[in-house]
Amino acid sequence: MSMTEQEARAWIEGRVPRGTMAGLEKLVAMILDEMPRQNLIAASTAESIWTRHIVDSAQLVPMVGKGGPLRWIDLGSGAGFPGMVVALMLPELRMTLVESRRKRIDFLRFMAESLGIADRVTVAGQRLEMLESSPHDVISARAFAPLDRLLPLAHRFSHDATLWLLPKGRSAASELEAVTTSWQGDFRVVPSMTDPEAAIIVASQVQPRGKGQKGRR
Ligand SMILES: C[S@@+](CC[C@H](N)C(=O)[O-])C[C@H]1O[C@@H](n2cnc3c(N)ncnc32)[C@H](O)[C@@H]1O
Repeated sequence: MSMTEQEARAWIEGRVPRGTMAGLEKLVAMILDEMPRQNLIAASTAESIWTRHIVDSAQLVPMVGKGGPLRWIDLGSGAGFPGMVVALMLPELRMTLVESRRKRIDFLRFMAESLGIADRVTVAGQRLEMLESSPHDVISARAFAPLDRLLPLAHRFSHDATLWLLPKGRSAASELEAVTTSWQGDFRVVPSMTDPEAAIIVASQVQPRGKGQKGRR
C-alpha cells in the first residue's frame, strides 16, 4: 500500500529539525501557488504532494553517507525534485540543479532565494549537454531520461566514488537490463517507500565497459 499524506508528513517531521520542516512547508506552498502559471507537477498529484514528491525525494537522503560537505548535481530538476528537497534537508550540501526550461529556471532561482539557500544552491539554467564537466559526489535524476541515455550524458559529472540515485518508477529492471552490455558498476534496485511498484536505482563505480578506472577526486 502507498503512504498516506499524513504518514508522509509524519515521516519527514520525525527526521528533520523544525526549521527544515518550515522550509519544506514553504516549498510546497510555493509550488502549489505557482501551478496556475506553469505545470510544475501533474495536477493529479497536487493533493498528494507530500507523498508523491516530498517524501519521494527525501527518501534519497538516508542513502547518502554522513560526512563532510557533498557536491550533488540533480539533472532535470523541474520544480526541484529531488534536488531542492534534498538541499533543504542537508545543510552542508552544495547542490547544482540542472534545468533547461526558462520558466522553471526562474522559479527554481526564486525558490532558492526565498528559502534562504541560494548561497549553496546553483541553478544551472541550460541543457545538461552544454554544461561544463565537473566531478560530483552524488548524481540524482528523477523522470529525466532512461538509463541508456542518462549514463552517457551524465558520466562526465562523476568520479570513481560518485553515488548515483535514480528514482525509476516501474522501469528500473528493464532499464538496467538495457545497459548491461555497455556499462559496468555496482547497480542495485531499492524499493521506493512511496510506491510499492516503483524502485530507485542506486549505483556506484559506474564506468563504460572496457574503459580503465577514472581518478578519484
Ligand atoms: C519530467 S520532468 C521531471 C522533473 C523533476 N525531476 C521531477 O521528477 O519532478 C524533466 C525535466 O527535465 C528538464 N530537461 C529535459 N531535458 C533536459 C536537458 N537536456 N537538460 C536540462 N534539463 C532538461 C525538463 O525541462 C523538465 O523540467
